[in-house]
Amino acid sequence: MNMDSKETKFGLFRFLKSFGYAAEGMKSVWATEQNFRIHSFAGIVVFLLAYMLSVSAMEWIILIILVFSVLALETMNTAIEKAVDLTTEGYHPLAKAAKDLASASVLLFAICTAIVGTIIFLPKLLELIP
Ligand SMILES: Nc1ncnc2c1ncn2[C@@H]1O[C@H](COP(=O)(O)OP(=O)(O)OP(=O)(O)O)[C@@H](O)[C@H]1O
Repeated sequence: MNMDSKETKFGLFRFLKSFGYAAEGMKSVWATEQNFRIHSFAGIVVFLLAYMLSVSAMEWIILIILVFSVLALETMNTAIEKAVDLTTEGYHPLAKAAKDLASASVLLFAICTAIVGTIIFLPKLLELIP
């Protein structure tokens, strides 16, 4: 019985291997992408603020989904950049379009996060003003 058939039989094996590759990807995006680190710290600030302002369970759920979605999109953006670099030599208008579009998707979601964050936090912050 070779490794492959073993893996087919025991899905857990394959699952753990995929998990390892995903962990490698997370290490790589953390090490190489400044934007990912900035967004991670911004996420920690958001969670601290949510704790200090005692947001509701539903608001916690929304904030957690938003923060992790920004990080996931940032990671996907990096994957697209790498794939484009792998297949392109020198300047190419389609390479530019692919990278610009991937960046735009992160920006769009970051704007959505900022708007929702403002809706959740602003009234609570204004209440603190005497
Ligand atoms: N091969 C290419 N052909 C044409 N334009 C490109 C090419 N590579 C990058 N660009 C342009 O340069 C911009 C920056 O691309 P780059 O790969 O340097 O990403 P980056 O600025 O390093 O992003 P990050 O900081 O998130 O890693 C792209 O959005 C695109 O407009």
